[in-house]
Amino acid sequence: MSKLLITGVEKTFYTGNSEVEALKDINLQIDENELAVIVGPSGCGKSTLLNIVAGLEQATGGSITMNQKNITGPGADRGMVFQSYTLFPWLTVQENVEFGLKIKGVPAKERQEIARHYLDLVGLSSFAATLPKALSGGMKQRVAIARALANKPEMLLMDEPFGALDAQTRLVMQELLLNVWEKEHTTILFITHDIDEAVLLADNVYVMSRRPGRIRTKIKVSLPRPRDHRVTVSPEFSSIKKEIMELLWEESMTAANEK
Ligand SMILES: Nc1ncnc2c1ncn2[C@@H]1O[C@H](COP(=O)(O)OP(=O)(O)OP(=O)(O)O)[C@@H](O)[C@H]1O
Repeated sequence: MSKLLITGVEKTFYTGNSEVEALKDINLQIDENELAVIVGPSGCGKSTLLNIVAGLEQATGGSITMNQKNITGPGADRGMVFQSYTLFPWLTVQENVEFGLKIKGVPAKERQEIARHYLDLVGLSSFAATLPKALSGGMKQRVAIARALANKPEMLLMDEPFGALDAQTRLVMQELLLNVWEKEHTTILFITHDIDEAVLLADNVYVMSRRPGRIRTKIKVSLPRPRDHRVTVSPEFSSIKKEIMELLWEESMTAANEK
C-alpha cells in the first residue's frame, strides 16, 4: 500500500529579484515499510524535497499525501534525523529521547520505558544519564534515531544522517540502521550522496536528475535481507552501483556543461 504519494510537486525559491527552480514535476510513491533512498547530483533539490515532505517548506505546486491525507505542515507523524546533531545540549540522553513524548503528555513512567526501549535498540542504554557533549558523533546520531523513533512516527525522514561521520563510524551506523529497520519496519525516506550507502540500505533507490530535480529512475534493490556489509562485495551489488553511478555521472556532466 502506498504510504507517501508525491504528485507533480514543484518548488521555486524567490529571493529578491532572482528565482531558483529547485524541483519540477516530482512524482514518487513510497510503500508502507519501504526503505526508500534518494540520490542525485549536488544541488538537485534532495533536501528541498525532504523538507517539503517534513512540512518545513511549502511546495509551489503539486500535492503530497501520507496515508491519503494532505501534508500541510510539520507533524509528529514524521520524525526527522539531520546531518547536523540536533540534540538539546542541556538534556541528558534519556531526556532527549523522552522530549517529544513529554510534549505529547505521555506519563513519566511510560515515557521512561519507551525511551529505555529505544536506547537499548541503538545500544546506548548505559549512556542514558550522559549529556550530549560527552558523546561521539556516531553516538549523538544514535540518540537522534532513538528520539525520532520514540515518537512512533509514521515515517522517518533522514537527510544525510551519517554525512558528518568518519568512514568507520559510518559503516557501523549503516548496519545499526539496517538492524533497527529489521526490527521496527518504519517507512524511511533517506537522502545520501553515498552510492554504496544507498544500495546497502535501500529497497528502492530513486535517482534524481540535475536541477530542477525530477525523479529520473527508480532502481529496485533485490539484495537479500537481512543485509550487512558482506553484501557490498557481491556481483549484484556492483552491478546496481554501476547503474546508479552512470546515471549520476550523466546528470552531473550535463549540469557542468550547462554552466
Ligand atoms: N531557502 C532557499 N532559498 C533559495 N534557494 C534555495 C533555498 N534552499 C535551497 N535553494 C536552492 O535550491 C536548489 C536545491 O537545493 P537543495 O539543498 O535542496 O539541493 P541538494 O540536492 O540537497 O544539494 P546537496 O546535495 O548539495 O546537499 C539549490 O540550487 C539551492 O541553492
